[in-house]
This record gives sequence, structure tokens and C-alpha cells, in this order.
Amino acid sequence: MPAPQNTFKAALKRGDMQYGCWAGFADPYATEILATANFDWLVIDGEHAPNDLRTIMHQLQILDGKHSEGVVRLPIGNDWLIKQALDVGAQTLLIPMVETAEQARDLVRACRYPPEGIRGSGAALARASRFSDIPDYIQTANDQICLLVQVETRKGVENLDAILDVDGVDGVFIGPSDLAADLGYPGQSGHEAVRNVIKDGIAAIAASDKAAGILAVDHGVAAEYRDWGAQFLAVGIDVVMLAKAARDTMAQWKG
Ligand SMILES: O=C(O)C(=O)C[C@H](O)[C@@H](O)CO
Repeated sequence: MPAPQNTFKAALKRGDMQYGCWAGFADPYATEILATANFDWLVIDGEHAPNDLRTIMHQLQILDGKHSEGVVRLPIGNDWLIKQALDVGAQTLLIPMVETAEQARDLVRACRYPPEGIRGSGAALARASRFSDIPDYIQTANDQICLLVQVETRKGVENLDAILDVDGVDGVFIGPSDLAADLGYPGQSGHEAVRNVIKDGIAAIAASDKAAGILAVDHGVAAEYRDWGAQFLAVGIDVVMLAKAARDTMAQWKG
């Protein structure tokens, strides 16, 4: 029995649109609620949400067998964080602040067992192998790992073509908020100068062998990103949804 098939990775390879949502409550109960909406992917955010390895694992457990792929975003891309996330069962990783092809190559190696990479061989006691219940996990795991890197700085955009040449990177996500800030327009991802960089970036990614991804909570902007070539498209943030719904509800009564 091989490593579980990564249906999200397979969908990206087919060119299928994949709609996602940020899961920022760092709680399996909230992530389970999101999974009832049938999003194709849910970002278990370890960068900007109060997640730790156990809360990440609990959310992956709750998503087992559900349609939504748990996409684990780490706070930064380094090999020991990647090793731990993969061993608790993550099969799709989103790594922020990738700026060079060398960085991307290092991330690919961190995601793969030798000889392709440097991932430590601790599968015997890892949830990823279902505690050795998948006897050939080590031999089959590499192919089911989906590595998504975030390009979200001026330097990353300058190196985008080189990053797109890195084998083993499955998708490139453009981070509109961080990119806007680094371009000198903090909080203004809708500024024309930022939109132009995003549009060109999505086009370059879509023209490569990798999938283009991005996030927009405004549906009009999200539809535009899709028209520009975004394939894995996050269209909501759970924390933002709840905060807005709560305030709108109260505004109905307090005015
Ligand atoms: O730069 C961005 O935008 C992202 O990477 C997404 C944000 O981190 C996410 O938290 C929504 O603001």
C-alpha cells in the first residue's frame, strides 16, 4: 500500500481550478466546519495564525477522508520544520518568502527522502506512514508531496523565471499583501503598480509547468486573478468571514 494519493497535486497537474480558503483559527473544530463547504484546499496557516505542530496535526487528522486538502503553511522554509510537518502527515506545503532558485532547490530537497533529498527517515513512528501501516511509505512518499512556494517580494519577482525552472516545485503562490508592502505600497495590493506585477507574475507562472496561486477575499478581484491565469485560488479567510459577519450582525441592532 503506497503513500496516500495527493488528489490536490493530481488536480493541479490536470490543470483543474482549485478553490481554497485560509483556516486561521488554529482549531480542528473550525477547520472541520470549513471542510463542510467543500473547498478544494484549506491553508492551515502556521505563519500568521497561532498554529503549532500539534494543532497542525489535529487539523490534518480532521481533514482525513474529506474533500479539502490541508495545505500546511510553515512560518519559514527550513528543513527541520518541513521534516516535522511531513512526518505528522502534511502532503502539501506552502512556504512563504521564497526569493531565489537556490532557496527553492533546498526546499525540494527538504521535502524528499534520499537520494533525491535530505528528509530524515523517521517514518517508522510517523503519522505520515500511519505508524508503519504503510510499509512502503518511504519508497512512495516523494511523489505525493506537493511543494508550493510563495513569491511575494521584489527580489522574488526578479528571480521568478529561475524559480520556475526548479524541478520539484509544483506551484508558485503570489502573496499580494507582502508583495504590495515590499513594492512600497503597504496595504495596497489593488494599486495599479502592484496589480501589474501580479498580472505579469501569474502569466509567467501559468506559462510554466507549475500552477499559479493567489488569494483574494474580494470576489471581483479573485475572478480577475482567475482570468489572469491563477489556478489554485484562495477566495476567503475564515477569521475575516467571522469578524465581518459578527460586526454586520451587531450593526443591525446597534446601528
Ligand atoms: O502576502 C500575502 O498576501 C499572503 O501571503 C497571504 C497572507 O499572508 C494571508 O494571511 C492573508 O492576508
